[in-house]
Amino acid sequence: MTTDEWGNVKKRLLKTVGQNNFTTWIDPLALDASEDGVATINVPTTFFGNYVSRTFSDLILHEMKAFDSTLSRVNFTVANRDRKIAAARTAVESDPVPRAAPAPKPKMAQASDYAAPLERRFTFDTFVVGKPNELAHAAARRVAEGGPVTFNPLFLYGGVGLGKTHLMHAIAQELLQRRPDLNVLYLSAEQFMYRFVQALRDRKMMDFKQIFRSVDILMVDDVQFIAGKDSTQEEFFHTFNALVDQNKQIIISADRAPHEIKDLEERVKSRLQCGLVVDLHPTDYELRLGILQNKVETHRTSYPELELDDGILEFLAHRISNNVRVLEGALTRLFAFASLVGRKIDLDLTQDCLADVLRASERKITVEEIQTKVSAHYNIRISDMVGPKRLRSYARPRQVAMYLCKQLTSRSLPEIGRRFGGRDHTTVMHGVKRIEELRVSDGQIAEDLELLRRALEA
Ligand SMILES: Nc1ncnc2c1ncn2[C@@H]1O[C@H](COP(=O)(O)OP(=O)(O)OP(=O)(O)O)[C@@H](O)[C@H]1O
Repeated sequence: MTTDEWGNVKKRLLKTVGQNNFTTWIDPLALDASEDGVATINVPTTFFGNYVSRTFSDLILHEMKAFDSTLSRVNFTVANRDRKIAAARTAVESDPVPRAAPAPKPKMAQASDYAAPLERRFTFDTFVVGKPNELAHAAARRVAEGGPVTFNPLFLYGGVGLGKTHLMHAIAQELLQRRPDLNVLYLSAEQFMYRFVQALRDRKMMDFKQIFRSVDILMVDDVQFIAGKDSTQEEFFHTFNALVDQNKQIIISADRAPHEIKDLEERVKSRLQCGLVVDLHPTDYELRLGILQNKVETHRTSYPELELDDGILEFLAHRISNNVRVLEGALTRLFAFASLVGRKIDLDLTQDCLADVLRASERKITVEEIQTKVSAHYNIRISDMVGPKRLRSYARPRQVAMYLCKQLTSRSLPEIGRRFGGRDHTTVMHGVKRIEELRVSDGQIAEDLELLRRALEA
């Protein structure tokens, strides 16, 4: 069969399989030979060949027979580039004509040229593990051990600032520490697209493909970025398949699960789901507190003179429910601010300094909700809690409720006082202080507070 005839076969196939299938599966096929009734067609990867053979081989054979009725079979083989390159080199070497010294070769791009830098502080040591991220962390650890590939790809997803990039960098750094010879390529999906477009523009697609297909570990961050970008998705798909074929580990992150990424082709979604998909859940109070305790150590070394009141980290962990990035930013700002004004870090300074952050992440728990929950918990009437009675059985729940209002809402002390029967702000302040002390010394109060907080935040 001639090249022209093969071109015509492809044209006919385009009509039958449609443009999308054609671009993905038929166009990359190259006729290698057709002899003795067998047509040999080159495919880019084994996975690709298997798929085309399963799905399109009858159709391809049928169309080819229209030009060569002797054909009875089609074989798909992965093109052996190395063999061809070797053959070309031998031809040059045996060339008897003396040649001028070869021009210096243009520098070939390497995987390391494409890799994004790794953040040194994003390691497993600095990653705080809690219930919301323990599975993702365990999976990341397993991959970082570099043993046989058990799940491919590892797909990590979760909301903004929950530690996906941190885990990816930790995996890469751990792998490189264990096996410095490994060719680890970490980059964002945006950089992947940029490199791809650049390769197309500079007609360097062969280099591009060769680089991506030669890595040992490919890590692509924020893959949702390629949604809706058809040619990038297509190239990503082929890169992905080629690496899976070679049993090379792939690690992907995104802001949502594969099936929830809009404008991502079905075939890409399904490939992304075929390994292990794990999510990083939104942080809970304990994890936030753990992260803050961890980070505070670094700040303490930078500002050894600063005093930090008890309860501040708990306050921040309660009140800032956003992503960890916001939490970290708040702590950094707090230490810098306290150092500038030369004050210790107490609740007042914290509320002053972080007013905007606290407002933005307010959980909209109302004073009324707190009063209702607290009075139900202590089995008293709301009217008694906000009324004038000073009996301990009313006064203590009242102080607990005031404390929770201070912790969980952005109401000021005078506002809280007004909601508690028009009490003065100094009374509220006294109540809040008393509960802060009891929280440390009285196990029952600590337990009550924890139960109430959970009920209010649920
Ligand atoms: N469990 C954790 N322990 C310690 N630090 C964490 C943890 N989770 C997140 N962080 C920190 O929070 C910040 C944001 O994390 P990261 O950049 O990994 O988030 P992301 O999930 O990739 O977010 P995005 O969706 O914006 O890309 C980083 O400084 C990271 O170190």
